[in-house]
Amino acid sequence: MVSVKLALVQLRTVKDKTKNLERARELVLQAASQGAQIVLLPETFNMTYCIEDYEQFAEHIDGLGETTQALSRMAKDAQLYLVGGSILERRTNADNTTSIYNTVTVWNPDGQLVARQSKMHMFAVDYNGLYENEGDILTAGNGIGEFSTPWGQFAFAVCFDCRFAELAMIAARRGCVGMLYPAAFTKGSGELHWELIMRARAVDNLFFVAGCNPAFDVQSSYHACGHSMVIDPFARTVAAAAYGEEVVVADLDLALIDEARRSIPVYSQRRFDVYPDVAQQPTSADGHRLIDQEL
Ligand SMILES: O=C(O)CCC(=O)C(=O)O
Repeated sequence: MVSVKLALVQLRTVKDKTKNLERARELVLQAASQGAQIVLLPETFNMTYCIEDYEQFAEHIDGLGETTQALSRMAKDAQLYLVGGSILERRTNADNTTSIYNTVTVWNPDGQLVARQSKMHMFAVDYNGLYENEGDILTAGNGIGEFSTPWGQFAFAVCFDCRFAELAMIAARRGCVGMLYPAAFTKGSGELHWELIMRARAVDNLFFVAGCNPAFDVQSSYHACGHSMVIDPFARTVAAAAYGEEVVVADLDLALIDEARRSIPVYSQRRFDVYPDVAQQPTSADGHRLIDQEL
């Protein structure tokens, strides 16, 4: 049996970057002591998700900023693959202006950056008293992230991206064993859709899906929904957190992917003679292929 231990660190984030980095480090090391080989942190894990704070928390990744240095050390000290949640990344453009992206970085056990990709779909919401549009401040990425491990290829995308079924389907058809989502899903829309989406992406593709949110904190200006979870290829919940700060560790039995695809063979019955295969080298208007990596 090929299996890998995945941990989700459902961090209780605060408005202090240094405190978030210290706490994340403690919990990543705790996950390692529980046998984790891959760890997933939440979206914007070094701050409390809040559009007004994006400018202040943004940092450069090239040349390593405070957060990426800390992530590199965490991965190395814990000796595991670290999907370092996302951070607000400031990039300098050719004309010397800067843009901000919501970017995931992935680190190997040597502390090297092995993948990096920015959120593709800008969260725009007007629901349950929450109104915001990330597109007012952020620039969107143009691809799905992927990284290799000794246990298989994993793909990743950020929070709202999980609503777009195409990304997970492309990843699955490219041979990934699972899709990982650093997220900061809102409590309101999370109660409606979080679990449904995580399980839907798994059942669509008969592979593993995991999503990691910050803890719900009643004192925070932003109410994240907690309930980070790992779903298996049969769409069963392997492990799930409650609302509070928690480290969830799950064993991914990778043989379940073939078993699910044999048992319920939608994967091989697709009618690409009738409708198109979304994984066939999709190309955006500017000629960028979805599978191109930022790193
Ligand atoms: O899709 C949703 O309902 C929540 C998404 C979200 O919170 C985000 O993208 O940060």
